[in-house]
Amino acid sequence: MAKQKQVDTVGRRRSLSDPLSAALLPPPNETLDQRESRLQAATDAKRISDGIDEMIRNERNHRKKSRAEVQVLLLGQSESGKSTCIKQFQLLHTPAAFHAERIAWRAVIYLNLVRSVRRILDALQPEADHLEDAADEVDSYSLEPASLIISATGRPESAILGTKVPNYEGYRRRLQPLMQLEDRLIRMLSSPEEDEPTHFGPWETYSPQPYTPTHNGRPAPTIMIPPTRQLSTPSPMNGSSSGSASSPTNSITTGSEVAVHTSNNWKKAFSLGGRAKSPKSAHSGEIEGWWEDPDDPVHILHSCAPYMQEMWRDRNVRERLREKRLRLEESSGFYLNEIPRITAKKYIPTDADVLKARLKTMGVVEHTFSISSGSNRGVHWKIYDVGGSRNQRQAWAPYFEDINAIIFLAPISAFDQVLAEDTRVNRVEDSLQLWQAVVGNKLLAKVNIVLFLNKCDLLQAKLEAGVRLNHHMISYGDRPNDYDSVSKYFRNKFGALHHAVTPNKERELYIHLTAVTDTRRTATIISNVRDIIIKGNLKTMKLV
Ligand SMILES: Nc1nc2c(ncn2[C@@H]2O[C@H](COP(=O)(O)OP(=O)(O)OP(=O)(O)O)[C@@H](O)[C@H]2O)c(=O)[nH]1
Ligand SMILES: [Mg+2]
Repeated sequence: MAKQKQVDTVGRRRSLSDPLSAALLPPPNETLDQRESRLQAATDAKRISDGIDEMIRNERNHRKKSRAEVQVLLLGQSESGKSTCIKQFQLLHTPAAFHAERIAWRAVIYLNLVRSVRRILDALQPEADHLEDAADEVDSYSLEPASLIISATGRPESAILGTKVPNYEGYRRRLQPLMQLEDRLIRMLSSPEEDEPTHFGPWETYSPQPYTPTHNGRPAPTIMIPPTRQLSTPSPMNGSSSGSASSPTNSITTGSEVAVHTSNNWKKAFSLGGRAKSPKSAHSGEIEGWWEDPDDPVHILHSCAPYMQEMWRDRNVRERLREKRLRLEESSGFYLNEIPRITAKKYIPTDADVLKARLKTMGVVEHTFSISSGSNRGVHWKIYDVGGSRNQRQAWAPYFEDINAIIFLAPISAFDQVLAEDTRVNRVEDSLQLWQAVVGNKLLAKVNIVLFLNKCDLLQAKLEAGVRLNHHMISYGDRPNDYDSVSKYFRNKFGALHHAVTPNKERELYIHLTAVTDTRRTATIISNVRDIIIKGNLKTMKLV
């Protein structure tokens, strides 16, 4: 006790030398009441001070978080290049992971190749002509958009008579194993976990079980492989920002489309045939040979390769395709010019092969990247890749609230093509309508927008091949049909539409002419876009 007293006295003596401490000391003759109210006041003051500290801390964290995380939504119609754009982000920011996954794309690339073969065989089929006669201007045997070309001048006479392909029956017979392989590839991508897939029957009739997965309260993503004949019902986007996200799986069970859920991890399908040995690491070259597995699809492809090659080189076949205006070279997932390489037993997809591979997205797939160097170091990017076909667009709205930027892709080479989901609608018209709905949306008024006028490589090739824009867009008039004039026209058209309908007149619009399959060009554009988005994001938050 005496000791305690002594300590107090020492403490008091020391405090008296400090004027602030002295002022804070209780008065020497403090009563019990006074002491109680003094302590109460001190507690209240501390509570208020702690509250302020907490607020400051939260604000700082919030700022830090907003600075460090950027959410981007990729929008655009089906086949506009959104998923390809994501692959370029991966190639740029997570190259090791991208390379490690290249092998998984083997199944998709095989499927794309086999599908091209099927499209040729369907086009050569003599009875296809009867079907076509009923379908006015549009080729009915194939409803995939990239092959649908509407001509203002109508179908040439020879297309109705049809060039005979004497070897048709021979091709059909010798390539029959590929048609069975197509079924198998689809099944393996749909259920990669199955070692020995059970037989589902013809793929046209295969319809997965209804399944409504969710991810963070939003519909879970699905990957779709479009069938040769896609018969979906159009459901026009009304531009409204409201509306709930319906399950992307609704459309899986309708029509004849085949779907693969990403939760199934379709990338496992590289080990096709069940017992196939997987590559330990495609990147390091340490590969166990799947080609030693007699069940691997490569063997069927390899043995059919000479016939595929012969058919693709057959002048009569080319003439028949030309008559039917089936320009496979421009279509998605085109590998017919590289049959020997793709069907080689030890084939490993290159980066370019993966970028060309076509796998339709359904629902919304989230990708995250952290930038580890440069001025945007430490920024965490969340990029959402959505399904672009009409029956997928209602799943976009739930993502509008939290995002900082939109990259909108419009494939301007598609001016002579129609939508797969509604063959009455020109694809560029659809892109313009969609663009108007997005840039005019009030919920997105503060969101930064970057427009990619995509597939410029195809646009250039098409114009050089003599396809005229004014045959498909009358408003183009008699302006020159060259790449510079046409791309400028589209740039102005999309720009003017944004200007007319945007709810935010101060929003700057950035437009790029792109070919997102071109890695070098796209890498530069992506880094520009990253800077624009970060700058715009900070501006929106009034931090700069
Ligand atoms: N030549 C060329 N092909 C492209 C370009 N962009 C995309 N493609 C190809 O077009 C096809 C469709 O691209 P995706 O990225 O799958 O299209 P998407 O917008 O994701 O389509 P959905 O998933 O159906 O919404 C793929 O085979 C791509 O390789 C381009 O600029 N030029
Ligand atoms: Mg996609």
